[in-house]
Amino acid sequence: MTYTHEAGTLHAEAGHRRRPPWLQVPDDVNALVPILWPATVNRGDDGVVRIAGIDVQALAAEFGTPAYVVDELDFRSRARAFRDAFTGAFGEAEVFYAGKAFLCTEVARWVASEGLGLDVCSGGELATALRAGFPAERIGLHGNNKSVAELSRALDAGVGRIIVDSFDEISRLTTLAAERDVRARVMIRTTVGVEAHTHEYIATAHEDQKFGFSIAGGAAAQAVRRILAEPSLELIGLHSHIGSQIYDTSGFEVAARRVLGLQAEIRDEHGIELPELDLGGGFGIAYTSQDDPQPPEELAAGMAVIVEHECAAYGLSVPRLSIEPGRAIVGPSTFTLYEVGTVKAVELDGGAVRRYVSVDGGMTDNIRTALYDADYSCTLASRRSDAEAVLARVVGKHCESGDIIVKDEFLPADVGPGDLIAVPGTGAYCRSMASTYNHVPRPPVIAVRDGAARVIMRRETEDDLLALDVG
Ligand SMILES: Cc1ncc(COP(=O)(O)O)c(C=O)c1O
Ligand SMILES: N[C@@H](CCCC[NH3+])C(=O)O
Repeated sequence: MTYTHEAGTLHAEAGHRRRPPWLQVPDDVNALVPILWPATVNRGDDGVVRIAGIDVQALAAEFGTPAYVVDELDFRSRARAFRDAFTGAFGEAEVFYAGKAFLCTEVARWVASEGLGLDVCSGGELATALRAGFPAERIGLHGNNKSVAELSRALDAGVGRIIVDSFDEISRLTTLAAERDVRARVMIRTTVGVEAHTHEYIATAHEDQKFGFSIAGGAAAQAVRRILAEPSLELIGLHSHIGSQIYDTSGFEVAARRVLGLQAEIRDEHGIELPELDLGGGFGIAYTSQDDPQPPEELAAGMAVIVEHECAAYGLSVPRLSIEPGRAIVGPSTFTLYEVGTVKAVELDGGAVRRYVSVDGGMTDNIRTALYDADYSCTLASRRSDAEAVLARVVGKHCESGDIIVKDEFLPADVGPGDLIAVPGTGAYCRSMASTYNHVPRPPVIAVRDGAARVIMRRETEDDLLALDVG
């Protein structure tokens, strides 16, 4: 590499000016920003990052890299915090962990033992929950295109609620429930027409998208009529999910107002008040030092005020509330550990230099940067460094120039092959959205707790990949 220290300093200064406005030059490039990491993460006296008392060198030596490392007690305490905050604020409330964020049988058991329900949205997630022995009556099934097989399995297992999303599904479910001589407990997924302040691909309550029945267009009221007329369906409530990675409670306020407006119309037309109300998930987490998410107690207190106020305005009693957080429970509990393979100093216009730090994973284990332009942070985890902080981009090993994990971060200038990099906040929608592009096997999930580490989802192997190839 032709990057001299002297030139590096000059270039680094130019690089500082090329950083995105939110990215601060760190006073100490070794410091860990607490909001981004599980509480048990710290840098030991030897400079190595530890989680639950285990250093990342030991984790890499035993389990290899890349690997997702999840702090079990952190996950459990976030799950409990949501449960306690919402039962505290509403008296009675239910928290369904959204398994799409990350699910395996062990995590399903953590969720069950913390007293939460589970939101699944496919046959595969349902199968995982059932294999874990998750109580079926505490499972909710979502999906805009549930198959006959998925609905049948849900009915046979006795899931507690099916959130219906289309008129076709209502017909399908009516037939399947009648054939089994059961009464399916259903909620209606409504579209409330809210433009949530998040990336357009993860907003789900504006009118022009695939989910739900529109309240404004009258489809939701029509779905209520259809379901109430079917003896094999029991309508237990209305559901709204406005999107994901949302910090601003104003979207929930509008959603609650519109859904409860429908609840009032139902009372006026049919003489009933539906007993349950689900306001979905979507609570944002910190991915960088600039993010400042609300803690569950504040969210719960804010939502209680909103729901009580709207119910009072419509003269309704407060329904039993449920929510479906996924990201906010599992996201911050996990980091991904990578090993650096190559480093390039790339000269940009104006003489600035950006360090391209290539690691042994990439867009197959974290597609969020490429898909949503998401921001992440990272740290040199295997040692402390006294080198200056330089602007770096952490990239993967795949055949795409968009294969970026961390777009912009300050890393020590001496980061090089063999170093370990940890990227926090990767518990949600990373392993669950992982792919095998370029035939790169998917990383394992390692759970740590009280100084012990174990595999809860093993690393995929080349044999796993080739097992599907029957040619
Ligand atoms: C219906 C539903 N509920 C819950 C969630 C969980 O969202 P999050 O992980 O952002 O809390 C999602 C995903 O956006 C969803 O579609
Ligand atoms: N997968 C998305 C969120 C969508 C969640 C499901 N509706 C993310 O990574 O942020």
